Amino acid sequence: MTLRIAVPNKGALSVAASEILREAGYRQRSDNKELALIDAENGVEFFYLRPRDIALYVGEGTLDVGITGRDLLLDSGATATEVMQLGFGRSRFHFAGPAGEFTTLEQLSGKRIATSYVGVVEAFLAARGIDASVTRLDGAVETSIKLGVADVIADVVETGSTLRAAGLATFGEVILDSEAVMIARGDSDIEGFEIFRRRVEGVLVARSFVMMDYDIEQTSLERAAGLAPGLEGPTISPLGKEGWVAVRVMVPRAGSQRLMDDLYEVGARAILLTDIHACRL
Ligand SMILES: Nc1ncnc2c1ncn2[C@@H]1O[C@H](COP(=O)(O)OP(=O)(O)OP(=O)(O)O)[C@@H](O)[C@H]1O
Ligand SMILES: O=P(O)(O)OC[C@H]1O[C@H](OP(=O)(O)OP(=O)(O)O)[C@H](O)[C@@H]1O
Ligand SMILES: [Mg+2]
Repeated sequence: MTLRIAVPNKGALSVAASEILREAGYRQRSDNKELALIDAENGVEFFYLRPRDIALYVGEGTLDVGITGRDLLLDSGATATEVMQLGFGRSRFHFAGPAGEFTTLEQLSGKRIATSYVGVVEAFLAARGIDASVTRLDGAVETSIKLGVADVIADVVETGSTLRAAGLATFGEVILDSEAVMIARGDSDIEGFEIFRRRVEGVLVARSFVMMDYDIEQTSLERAAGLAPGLEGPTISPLGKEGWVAVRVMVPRAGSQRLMDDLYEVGARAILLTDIHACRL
C-alpha cells in the first residue's frame, strides 16, 4: 500500500513544499521536469501537479494527501479537508481598484470584477448579497482594469508591490487569509497517512521550537518552570552541586532570547539554546 501525495509542481508554493518533505525524510525530485517520484523506502509516491488541481485530485480520492493553498482549496469547492497549516505561502485575498476610487464593499454593486478565484469571489458576494459580474482570468489580473475589461479585481496580495506598480489599492476587509496547508479526504482513514502527518508535524515543531537547558537552585525552580513550562513539563535532573538541578525544556523559538534574560533574572545559569532537528510530539 503506497500513500499517494500531491505536491505543487511550480509557483509560489513549490520550493517550500518540497523542502518541508525533504526535511521530513522523504525523497524529492532533483529535476523539476519530473512529474512523479516513488519513494519506496517510505512507502509513498509523490505527484507534482498545479496547486489549483491538487484539491480536486484529493477531493475525488484519486490521490490521498496534498499540499496546496487554503485559498485554492476553497476556490475549487472540492470536498478535501484542511488537516494542517504549514506556515509558508502566506497571502491575503483582497478586492482592489484604482487608488482612491473605492473605499467600501458596497461600491462593488453592479461592477465588473476580474479574478482567478471565481469560486471564492462568488461565494463572498452571495454571502453579502452583492450583485456584481465576475470574469475569470488566468493571471496578471491587475492589467484588466487598465485594459477596460474590469472595474475591480480580486486577487492574492503578498507584499502589495504588484498592486502598487499597477496604481491599484485594496479596499474593504480581507476576504481570506491563506497559507499552504496539508489536505486529505475527510472521510477516510488512509493507511500510512498518520505517519506522514506526524513526520511533517515534526518538521514544523522542530522549526518553531528550540531546546533550552539551564541550571538552577532548587528553591528558584518553581519560578523558572512558570516562565518555561514546556510541552508536558520540564525535565529535571540532579546536578553535581548541592541544592541545584539541571532543567531541560522545549520553548518557542520566537521570544527565546527574551526568555533567557528572564530565566537569568530568576537565578538560572549556564542557559543553553539548541536547535531541534526532528521531533515527534
Ligand atoms: N506572491 C504570491 N503570488 C501568488 N500566489 C501566492 C503568493 N504568495 C503566496 N501565494 C499562494 O500560492 C498559491 C498560488 O500558487 P500558484 O502556483 O497557483 O500561483 P503562482 O505562484 O501565481 O503560479 P502561476 O501564476 O505561475 O500559476 C495560493 O495559495 C496563494 O495564496
Ligand atoms: O503582493 P505581491 O507580493 O506583489 O504578490 C501578489 C502578486 O503575485 C501573483 O502574481 P504572479 O506573479 O503569480 O503572476 P500571475 O498574475 O500571472 O499569477 C498574484 O496574482 C499577484 O499579482
Ligand atoms: Mg500567479
